[in-house]
Amino acid sequence: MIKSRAAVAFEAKKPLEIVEVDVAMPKAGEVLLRVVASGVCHTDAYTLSGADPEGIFPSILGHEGGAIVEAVGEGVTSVVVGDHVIPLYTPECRQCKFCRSGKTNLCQAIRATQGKGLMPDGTTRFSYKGEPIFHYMGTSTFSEYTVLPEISVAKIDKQAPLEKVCLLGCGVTTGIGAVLNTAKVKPGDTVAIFGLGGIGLSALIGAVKAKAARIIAIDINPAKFEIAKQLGATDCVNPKDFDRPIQEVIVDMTDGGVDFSFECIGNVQLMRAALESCHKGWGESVIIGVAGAGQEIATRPFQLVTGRVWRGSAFGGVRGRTELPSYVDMAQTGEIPLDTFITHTMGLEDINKAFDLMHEGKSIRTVIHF
Ligand SMILES: NC(=O)C1=CN([C@@H]2O[C@H](COP(=O)(O)OP(=O)(O)OC[C@H]3O[C@@H](n4cnc5c(N)ncnc54)[C@H](O)[C@@H]3O)[C@@H](O)[C@H]2O)C=CC1
Ligand SMILES: N[C@@H](CCC(=O)N[C@@H](CSC=O)C(=O)NCC(=O)O)C(=O)O
Ligand SMILES: [Zn+2]
Ligand SMILES: [Zn+2]
Repeated sequence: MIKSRAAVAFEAKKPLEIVEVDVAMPKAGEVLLRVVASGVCHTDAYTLSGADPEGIFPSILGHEGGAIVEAVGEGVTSVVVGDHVIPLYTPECRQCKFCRSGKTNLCQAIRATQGKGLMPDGTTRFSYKGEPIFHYMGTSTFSEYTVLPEISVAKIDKQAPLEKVCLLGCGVTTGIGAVLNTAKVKPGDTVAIFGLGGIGLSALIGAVKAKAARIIAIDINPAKFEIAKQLGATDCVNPKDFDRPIQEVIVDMTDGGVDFSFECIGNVQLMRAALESCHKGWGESVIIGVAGAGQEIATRPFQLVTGRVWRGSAFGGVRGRTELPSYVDMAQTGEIPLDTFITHTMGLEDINKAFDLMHEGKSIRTVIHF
């Protein structure tokens, strides 16, 4: 057992509390990580809000980390002490039906226990005053020390700065991957991106990489437009500037609709708007945003009958252990400009401010330094 400073979510809708928790040593097939830095993603706020049907409390949130292997459990072969890794909320066992299918990144080897806040053996490695604390998304990166299954870490180049490449643990990879892997945007395509947070701006980078001809960036916070233009948006649209549905505006702007749209907010009305912004006959809309418990999407089936496609993307369709090292390389060469995303850095003691900044629309990503 070791002591670890952690931000604990004791209850939904309450600020995180910084306390010293106990962390048990890794069991067989597990690794103990020292988290160097962690981004704060909207999904952490979503779970803390109580809207996540899988939200369990008390738990240690955080899933966008950069870490160093401190100890390995029995039988661990793919990493050694001292390796630099990115924790994966989407593991890659390379053995389950999903991994072997070659059709998805959604490894299911440990999904059931992960969704219950537990390690694969059904127990937790965290406790506080003798009471169990649950894991979150299998990563719990808001703790200086955390324990993960070996299949849930991507080994990366030791030269890469962990306080930057941590963003590849979720937001940046999700946005880029959704465009390149899920949608497979091609040169000359038109793209509309709904929501310009960490995910939407990363989708924008993906669209630029794919050589999209027109990239329409949509947000109700015009403060996001400057960075969107800097990253390559050709048009910035604020739905509040129009007195008609945003999908009508986008369809008119693009001679019938875009080839691809991406919903990066988690709002079911905008998921509909994103689909209905697509071109008849071939337009495809990708849902990335996570909607709260009980929320459902709707559209006229005629939208699909007439050729539009609705799909979703988790972690950008990226197989973490295999593909994340190449994302790290792209960040190292500057092809993925991580600095642009890091609007704030702070210590763990200030983590609640990171949530405030996100809710106020003042940050793209805050990175917590341990
Ligand atoms: N599918 C996946 O694998 C992942 C999904 N997510 C989800 O993606 C979504 C976005 O995450 P972040 O970028 O971190 O959030 P964020 O809070 O940084 O950005 C959201 C953006 O949406 C904008 N927005 C809010 N309401 C709007 C409206 N009505 N019209 C237009 N724009 C609006 C905000 O101004 C903000 O710029 C969240 O739902 C998150 O849970 C995040 C990571 C991975
Ligand atoms: N727990 C939620 C679902 C949350 C969700 O959709 N998570 C995304 C990643 S969001 C990262 O910031 C994801 O990858 N989902 C795949 C999965 O297997 O969870 C709920 O129950 O609604
Ligand atoms: Zn995330
Ligand atoms: Zn698997």
